[in-house]
Amino acid sequence: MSPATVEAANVTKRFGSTVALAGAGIVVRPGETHALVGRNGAGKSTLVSILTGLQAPDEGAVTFDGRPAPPLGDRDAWRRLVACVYQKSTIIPTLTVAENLFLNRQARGPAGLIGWGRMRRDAQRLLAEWSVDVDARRPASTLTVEQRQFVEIARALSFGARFIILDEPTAQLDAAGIKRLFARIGNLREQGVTFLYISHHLPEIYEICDQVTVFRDARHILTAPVAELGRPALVAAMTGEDVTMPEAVRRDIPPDVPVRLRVRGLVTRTSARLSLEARAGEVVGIAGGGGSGKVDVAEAVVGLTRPAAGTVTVDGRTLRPGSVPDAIAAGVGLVPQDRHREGLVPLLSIAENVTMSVPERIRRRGLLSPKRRDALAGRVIAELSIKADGPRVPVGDLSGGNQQKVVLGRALAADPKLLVLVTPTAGVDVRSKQTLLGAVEEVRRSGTTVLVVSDELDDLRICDRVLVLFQGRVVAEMAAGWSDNELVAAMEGVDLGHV
Ligand SMILES: Nc1ncnc2c1ncn2[C@@H]1O[C@H](COP(=O)(O)OP(=O)(O)OP(=O)(O)O)[C@@H](O)[C@H]1O
Repeated sequence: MSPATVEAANVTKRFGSTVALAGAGIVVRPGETHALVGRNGAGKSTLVSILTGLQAPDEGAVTFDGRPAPPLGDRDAWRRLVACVYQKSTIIPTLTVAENLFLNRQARGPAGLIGWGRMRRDAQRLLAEWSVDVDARRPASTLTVEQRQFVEIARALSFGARFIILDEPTAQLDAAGIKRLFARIGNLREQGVTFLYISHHLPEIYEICDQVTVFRDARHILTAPVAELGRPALVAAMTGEDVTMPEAVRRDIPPDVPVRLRVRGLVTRTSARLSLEARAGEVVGIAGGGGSGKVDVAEAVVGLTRPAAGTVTVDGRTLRPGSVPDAIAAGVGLVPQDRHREGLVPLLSIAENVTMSVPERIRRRGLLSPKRRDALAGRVIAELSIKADGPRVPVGDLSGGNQQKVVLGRALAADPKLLVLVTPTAGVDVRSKQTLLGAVEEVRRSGTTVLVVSDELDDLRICDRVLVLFQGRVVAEMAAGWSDNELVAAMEGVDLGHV
């Protein structure tokens, strides 16, 4: 058998008292598309940082094609072997695509000057070679997520790497974008590229991967051909238990329950006029794919953007358009789409992040009480099963999915009257999804109105009804009990009634 494209054996990695990897390993063979799955905090990202030479293991070894990995400092050697396309872009937005592709390896003319024209032509040729249809002169900031990923893949290939790690690549893509990404992965596989594919979306793994490795609690649990491992067995390997997702709800909100949220004639950058009312304890979904305008609606409701027209009223109080402080004062909580930008302060502790918006709750005789703060955060950690050594751990040290739980914990700490959740379970594992959605059910019971803005069916299943947006317009309103096909078709702009 030819040597493995990459092999990590008996790898241990500790961060202080946290053991992120405990004698774990993986073998990826040439030409495979190999899935790596596990719960939040299982050690996947830590393994990626070791496989890409960003960190050294405390114990264990990595080999590529049977040869020892290069020293950490030799970045060029690593680039020739492996690249990871992360959810967060590694492209520099202020530079052009060409500059991003040839950064630090520009062709220089006789006087040592950078040959801009040649660089652009080389970049265009490289993009064409890998069928990436992007103008190399474009500023990178104008790329869509999909184009950015393709440019990053092309860059990796141009360094010679034939092993590419994709970290939750579909998280920010709509259905059509996912289809194109999968087609591209298929093409590249035929050209001999090997992939390690990290995702919490298990159906994707069944669609495009041939092997799967499961990590749990820092350890390797199993590696098997995808075709031989059914979904229940896969979930059981990830969680150590059986997990079933919540069934679609069906409940009647009594007519005497007061209306808590009124949105009247809202017009955002992308949406046509939208009005809705939701009662206390009601969970309303706003569904739609990329470009549907659903996130714009959420942002306008919580004051992150100023709508072109319309009003938002919470418990009879009309919110000042475009004012987050006013929305917070009115009792609006938000789990934003981009937790890196609008969510968390990574250097501060879990406790500081969770209590940021409720300073009055952690004061004693006018002074901040660390004890109260830690107690409040401790409750959030327990309720949302956040995997951490305690409330004082910096949020930046948590795994991605656990950071997402902190964002929800912070929104809940303020006992909101209206909770707006934007793709709340992105990057969250199956079991944690259940915990998060269960926490939403709890606040709903206490009378909070919830808006779930998402294209994830599991998120939308907890809603009493779902408004579906397509290209800025509400194209359907579905009562609980919808079928997956109906909802997906509506999000894609297909009217099943006329097919
Ligand atoms: N720089 C760090 N400092 C301290 N602890 C860390 C650091 N990086 C990771 N950890 C810890 O190591 C463990 C494994 O984290 P890792 O990010 O590898 O998980 P993951 O499987 O990628 O999770 P997710 O699915 O949530 O992204 C977690 O307990 C995490 O808190």
